[in-house]
Amino acid sequence: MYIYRADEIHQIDQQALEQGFSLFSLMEIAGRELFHKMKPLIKKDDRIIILSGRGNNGGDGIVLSRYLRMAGYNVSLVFPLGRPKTETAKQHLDYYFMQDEKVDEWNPNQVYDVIIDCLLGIGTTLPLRENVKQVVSWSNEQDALRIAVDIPTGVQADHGHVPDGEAFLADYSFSLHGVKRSTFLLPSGTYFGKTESVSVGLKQGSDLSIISKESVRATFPNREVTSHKGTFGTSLIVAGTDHMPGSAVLAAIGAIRSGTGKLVMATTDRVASVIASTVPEATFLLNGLERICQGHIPEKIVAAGIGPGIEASESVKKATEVLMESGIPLVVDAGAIQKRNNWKAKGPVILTPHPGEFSRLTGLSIEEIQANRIELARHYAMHHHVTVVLKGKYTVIAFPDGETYINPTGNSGLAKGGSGDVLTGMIVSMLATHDNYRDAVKNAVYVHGLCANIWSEKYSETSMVASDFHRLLPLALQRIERNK
Ligand SMILES: NC(=O)C1=CN([C@@H]2O[C@H](COP(=O)(O)OP(=O)(O)OC[C@H]3O[C@@H](n4cnc5c(N)ncnc54)[C@H](O)[C@@H]3O)[C@@H](O)[C@H]2O)[C@@H](O)CC1
Ligand SMILES: Nc1ncnc2c1ncn2[C@@H]1O[C@H](COP(=O)(O)OP(=O)(O)O)[C@@H](O)[C@H]1O
Ligand SMILES: [K+]
Repeated sequence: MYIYRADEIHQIDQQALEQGFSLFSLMEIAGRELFHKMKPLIKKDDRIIILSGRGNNGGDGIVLSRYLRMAGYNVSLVFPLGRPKTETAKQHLDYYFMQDEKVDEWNPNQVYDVIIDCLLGIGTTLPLRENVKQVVSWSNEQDALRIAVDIPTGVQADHGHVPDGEAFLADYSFSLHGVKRSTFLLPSGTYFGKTESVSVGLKQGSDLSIISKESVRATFPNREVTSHKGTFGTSLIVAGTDHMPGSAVLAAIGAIRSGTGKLVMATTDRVASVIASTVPEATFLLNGLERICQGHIPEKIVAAGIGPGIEASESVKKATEVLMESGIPLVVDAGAIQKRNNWKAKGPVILTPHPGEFSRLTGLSIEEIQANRIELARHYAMHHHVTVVLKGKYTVIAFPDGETYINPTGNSGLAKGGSGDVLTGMIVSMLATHDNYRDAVKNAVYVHGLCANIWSEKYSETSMVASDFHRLLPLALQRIERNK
């Protein structure tokens, strides 16, 4: 599924227009498709209000109102900001009247069961004007089902900023042609409710898309019957200090359960003995960090990771450089994510910052990052020729050429210390088993979130812990591999 910017939608509309598809027809399709999407959510005797603005978002509301009224729904169409001013919306209002349909006066004292927001769409510039703010806050105070058309009024299409928190708080949003970036940014994303896209019959395509289960299935490596441990490569993870052994254990769990043939943990004596009790399959490079700094990389390593459970230091920086020089695909996490001018490496480098770490890398505030995480991750990836996995709800994966993905899986069960360590292990392991490093990164992030989704089918998200991945990974991977 593709994700769009406002300018892409305008271009698509313009192209359709040039090819003979009038905006009147597009709006007609939008209104009719919205009607079909909304039918399961509303009842004939619900008191429904459609709040229509003066632009084309308001025009969608006019068409929607006609379809609902023709089907016998109890709908009031109102224009609290004044009558439409765009040509297409005006044409649709004329047509609406020709069908003997009526509009109502805006009366905030009336009570409704369903409020449909067609006030502003992708033409929004913020902040909202006072008259719009009043209608939005009226809507949010009502005890009614709230449905937004295209985007909730008060958010923009491309940025996550919501000044003073004044935006229509939707239970459902129906986005025309495709979802917009702000659905996945913060705080805007918290105003959309359940979001679906509504086709208006135009061709899809964009440089940003959501990872799909089908794409993960299609790119997941086959396990041939003749395979042996060498087939699936040896992974190396530099992790853990005596006071943070758990992170190394969790990274080892993530790696060993995700397919790698063999796992070498570069760590301290003490951490090695802790790992050995939970992941007896691991082998060890003792005094790991120091040994790697001295250039000692074990043989046959096909993928590496560094960072879980170690703090930023000169030796971590040095070890990271040694690994970058080796040409082995490298995941850089936690303590190894340090600001540097140059991430030049011989093989792919994958940085996995959470917003706090990305803030340290870029000098931007966490708020700024969350409101614009897609573009910022993409910019960093392109500028530094690295892959950025910017973690959190809707993890962003940006590749050095600008190709960018949003991960749809995961939930608050992952908001626990240690789940990022598991992810690092998983990415390294999948780098070892996949031919294409991009597929490895996308698939690991998707499956990591899928584990949390599977957990929440039976248990509370509150109760999930990172060590649960030990038994969740087998279930998640079965769902991916089942149809192979
Ligand atoms: N391909 C598509 O996706 C289609 C989209 N359509 C609809 O067209 C919409 C875009 O239409 P428009 O470009 O007319 O944009 P809007 O309907 O968002 O209206 C923008 C107008 O609202 C006013 N406005 C903007 N910010 C404001 C603020 N902060 N306070 C008060 N008023 C403000 C301005 O006068 C601006 O011209 C989409 O969101 C969608 O609903 C459909 O009609 C047709 C097909
Ligand atoms: N609310 C959430 N929804 C989806 N994924 C989440 C959520 N909170 C955290 N995650 C995921 O959990 C992991 C946490 O990683 P990180 O912050 O590095 O934790 P740690 O360093 O403690 O292991 C990331 O993969 C992140 O995307
Ligand atoms: K809207």
